[in-house]
Amino acid sequence: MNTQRPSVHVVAGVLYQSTGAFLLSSRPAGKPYAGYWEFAGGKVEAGESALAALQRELHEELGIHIEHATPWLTKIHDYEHARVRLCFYRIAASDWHGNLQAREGQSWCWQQPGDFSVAPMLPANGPILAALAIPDFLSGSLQTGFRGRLPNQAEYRVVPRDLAEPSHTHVLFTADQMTHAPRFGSNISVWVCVNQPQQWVQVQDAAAVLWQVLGHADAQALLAVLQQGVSLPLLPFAAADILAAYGKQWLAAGAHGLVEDLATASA
Ligand SMILES: Nc1nc2c([nH]c(=O)n2[C@@H]2O[C@H](COP(=O)(O)OP(=O)(O)OP(=O)(O)O)[C@@H](O)[C@H]2O)c(=O)[nH]1
Repeated sequence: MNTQRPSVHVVAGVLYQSTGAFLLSSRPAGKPYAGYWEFAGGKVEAGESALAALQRELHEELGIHIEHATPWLTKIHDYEHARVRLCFYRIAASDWHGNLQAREGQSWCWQQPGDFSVAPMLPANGPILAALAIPDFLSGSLQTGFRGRLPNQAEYRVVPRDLAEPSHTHVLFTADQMTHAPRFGSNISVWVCVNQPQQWVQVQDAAAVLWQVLGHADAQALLAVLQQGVSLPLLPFAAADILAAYGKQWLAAGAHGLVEDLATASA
């Protein structure tokens, strides 16, 4: 497939309800992949900002008004019909209003993260749906692992590789283990802990990445990476005082969530 084609800029919104459920809609008849499930959105028009495009598309498709949307993941995908640069935004329940209407003859439904009842999904969206099942706050340590929970979901646990047993689904590797260790089985979701941009570029096939922040220089370096757009869930990992100082900026720039380090007291 020709990967040199120019990409079409697309915005898609993960619209949340206060229960933690999010909206999927089916692609209307007449479009490529008609009947497949997707997040509401569409192509950005010339001269239009991403937020304006999202506001326009969600109003045209669903009749709702978006006040704010937070950048999240960016993916490039090559379809037969086009190469798309998909920019996914999360829209909190408090950041939209209006009564949902299927204005383009599509179906829509609310889904719980990690528990989908509709199919098929657009091919580019598999990793996006998997990422939605990751809580936006976890805590723990590199030695014992991390725990978190989404509303109405079972506990989500990430276990360090040295403690992992066959029953554990989410296993945490250090960047060094990723470089030197033998490859792992395909039945686990691989989390990696990094602390610098050079490591980040080497772990782009992970399910999620923890970025350890020990001081203010690290915090700024991470912010710069987030501002370029990230294609997989990136979670800053730091002591409580650093999270308090930088957490909002990281989340606004596209961090998936925050991870509190319960073992390291910051300087
Ligand atoms: N809206 C949306 N598009 C997605 C998602 N995932 C994904 O791969 N895409 C791709 O992004 C492109 C969006 O184009 P579109 O046809 O929906 O855009 P549009 O509403 O502006 O269509 P139009 O050209 O008929 O006006 C399609 O190639 C679609 O396959 C998703 O979750 N939502």
